[in-house]
Amino acid sequence: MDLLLYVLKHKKISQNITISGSKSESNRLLILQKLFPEISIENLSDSDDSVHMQHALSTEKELVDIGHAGTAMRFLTSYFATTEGRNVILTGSERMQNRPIKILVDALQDLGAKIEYQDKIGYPPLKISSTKITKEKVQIHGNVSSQYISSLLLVASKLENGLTIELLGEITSIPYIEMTLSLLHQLGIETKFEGNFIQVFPKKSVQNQTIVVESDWSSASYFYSIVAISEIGSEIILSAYKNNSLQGDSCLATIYQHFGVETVFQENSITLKKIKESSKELLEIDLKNAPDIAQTIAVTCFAEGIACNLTGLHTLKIKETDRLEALHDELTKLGATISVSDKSLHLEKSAEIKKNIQIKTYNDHRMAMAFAPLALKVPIKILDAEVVTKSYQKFWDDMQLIGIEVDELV
Ligand SMILES: O=C(O)C1=C[C@@H](OP(=O)(O)O)[C@@H](O)[C@H](O)C1
Ligand SMILES: C=C(OP(=O)(O)O)C(=O)O
Repeated sequence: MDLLLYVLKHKKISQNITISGSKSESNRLLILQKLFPEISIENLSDSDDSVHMQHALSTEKELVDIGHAGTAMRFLTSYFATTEGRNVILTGSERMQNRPIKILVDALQDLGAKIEYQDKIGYPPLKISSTKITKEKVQIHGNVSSQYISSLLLVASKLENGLTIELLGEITSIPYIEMTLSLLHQLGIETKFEGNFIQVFPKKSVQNQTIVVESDWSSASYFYSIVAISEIGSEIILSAYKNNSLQGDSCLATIYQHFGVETVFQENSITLKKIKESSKELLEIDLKNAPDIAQTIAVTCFAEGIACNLTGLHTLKIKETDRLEALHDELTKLGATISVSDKSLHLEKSAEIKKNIQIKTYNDHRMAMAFAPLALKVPIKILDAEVVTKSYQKFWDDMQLIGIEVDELV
């Protein structure tokens, strides 16, 4: 499905939007709920990634296919490897079969897990034979993906002796590790994070409890971008959000001050308000703690004619697509002057945005969603726009609520 996006009349935006639960929190809680059935979950994410996770945890079939869902692939590897009673072949989309998993598989094998590569060494599909793990210490490198570490942490308390993880080298996406530890803590599972060591103590059961998932902050980023690009006075109310989020992407509230966007926290929602023009100063940010909002920020800068230096982007090359190359190619088509390395992006100030450009999305939901706000400036075409459902089912409906016309191209 290819879409043409445009606006009929420029006007101030004033809209309420409800966003589904965080896919990161949801996919952690789904694993934890399987291990501890005492848990109930509210405001679960309706994303494809969470649907894949639910299917994988409920199917009896040997072949488990999790599509494009990175968290499902990584979290289920530890789950199936350490849970007695089930052997599976865990696989995913073609892209997933090219997203590395060796660091996690090595760590699990060191613990005694039985995992074999079915095709390329270091990549899915994996043949996992469940086994009882009795070792209690493991080392793992932290610079490629924090999901490997979260994966071990999620199953750790169900291992006979718990688990001590020694983190090697630099650690990337740390807020996601902290999110995992906070959820364990909420359940009453004891953990200790000191220096490079994380210890999780064994736990057989937890108290009956309901956990309410906060809505997804990465999804909120597209509304930050829309408000940033809109007329002064525009505002969008997003629910259900709170101060003290577990999600690292809540740093958006600070970052978007650069674009004149103020965030007001209410009881169960946030109001994003365009209160002044964007600063024209160079925006320099290290995004190693919040990689998923890099595309949104790059596009907002381009739309506002602001130069930016984004660093800490070394994980972007192994996400749904090589996001650095994809940003480079698509922003260049729109008229941007942009250069990328394997861990950073530099965008020059731009004066003009080309109209009616076709944006390729490379099977990456965030390419479609990050570029959509540009429709407030010029008509733009988004190819294979259905990719958004990986994290955001009703994204295009919500764009229409904001006042963006969404026409299907035939
Ligand atoms: O643990 C998680 O829920 C996630 C961790 C991050 O991945 P990396 O740790 O691979 O950067 C992030 O990009 C991804 O969307 C979700
Ligand atoms: C990178 C992402 O997801 P995952 O790694 O879980 O596929 C994302 O949603 O931007």
